[in-house]
Amino acid sequence: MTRSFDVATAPEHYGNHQLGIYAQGLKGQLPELPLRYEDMEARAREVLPPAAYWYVAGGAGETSMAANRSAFDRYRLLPRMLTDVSQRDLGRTVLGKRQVSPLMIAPLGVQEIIHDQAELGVARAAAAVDVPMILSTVSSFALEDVRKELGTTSGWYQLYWPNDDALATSLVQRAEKAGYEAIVVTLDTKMLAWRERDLDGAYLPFLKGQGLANYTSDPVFCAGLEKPPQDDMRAVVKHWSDVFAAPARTWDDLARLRDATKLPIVLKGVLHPEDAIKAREAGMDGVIVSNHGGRQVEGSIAAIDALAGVVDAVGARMDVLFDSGIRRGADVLKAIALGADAVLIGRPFAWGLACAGQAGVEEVLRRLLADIDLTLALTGNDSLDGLSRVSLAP
Ligand SMILES: Cc1cc2nc3c(=O)[nH]c(=O)nc-3n(C[C@H](O)[C@H](O)[C@H](O)COP(=O)(O)O)c2cc1C
Ligand SMILES: CCCCC(=O)C(=O)O
Repeated sequence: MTRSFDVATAPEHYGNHQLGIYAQGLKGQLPELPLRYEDMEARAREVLPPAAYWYVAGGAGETSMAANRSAFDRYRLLPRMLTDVSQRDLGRTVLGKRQVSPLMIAPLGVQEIIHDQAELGVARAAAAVDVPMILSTVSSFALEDVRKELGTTSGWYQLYWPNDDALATSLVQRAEKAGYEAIVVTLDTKMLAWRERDLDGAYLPFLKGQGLANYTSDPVFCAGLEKPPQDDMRAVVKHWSDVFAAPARTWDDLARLRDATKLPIVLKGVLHPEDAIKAREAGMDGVIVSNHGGRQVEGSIAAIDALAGVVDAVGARMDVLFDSGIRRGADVLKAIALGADAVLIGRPFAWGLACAGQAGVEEVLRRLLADIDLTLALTGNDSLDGLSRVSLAP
């Protein structure tokens, strides 16, 4: 007797996406997008202008970016057999709210260089799969417009903390009013790193006025201009580069930001356990262990190698999230086993966006969820909450 996969009657699990792909194969249809991360990146490289491709793919030098990946290989999962994995739950509780999975969309600036749909397409994909999205300050669409596309799916707003407190307060309060549920303050970008790939092409999209929608839609920012933003883009770029960052800021400044919003605040770019403790002492609600995808400090520790130290320092008292180098389901399981509450993905969804807009991002998310689900089951676990360092080889 021959049997074909009947996806409709299979139990509801993210892993069923795999059956869907095989079922299409029986009808002679192959996946439109390459399956492997590396092949998807290669496809994106074919469709993007070289400067845009390198803006996304590049790092600050490239050893930390490579280390983000190779360090994952040193952590190995230790599967257990003959446990009941017929019902599985990928849910995680982050900032007190249950999410359907540990995945979140990392803040990636200036997505118009990747696809015309940019953050609007990403938000629609996030909503379709119910994966929370973190929107960058340097986005190509204004934060209010992106929030609408998310519908009931959670959105967080990432703040590049400007040197003008009134502008910082305005951005944060706009985010709060628009329905974002948390503020992510990125600490590791007080200035842009020495990025060889971008310097090679003398390419920085912000200087052409790209990625500045949150500024040109902001009353405090616009009050610093002589003319309306659309009438003098050079003045917009000049004002933006004057206010974008504040190299003088220290931990003491967080108190003012804390007072500016009722939303939880999460600090992104923490690698040292003592910085995580300082975050906690400053009344922050969480940290994201990240080296910015290897784009800021060339030679820095691989992000996954920094995770356990931060979890041990503050994990019992605040949420610890992780990004930099997540490519496959196993990477997600390893980060969770080391103590992460949730994980962010950056470049993987960017390549999906480059190849096929919203549909590409959606497909990347569904595939990653399937991979997480299947890997979880095959390691003998029915819930991500059951993972711990015991799930890793000693
Ligand atoms: C093209 C690009 C733009 C980025 N823009 C931002 C940004 O605006 N704000 C921010 O906090 N992080 C930004 N990041 C860093 C990501 O949020 C995230 O930390 C990183 O991409 C994770 O590593 P991964 O790409 O290996 O998944 C950017 C990363 C890339 C690749
Ligand atoms: C000036 C903001 C840079 C955006 C960013 O964070 C990145 O390209 O990594």
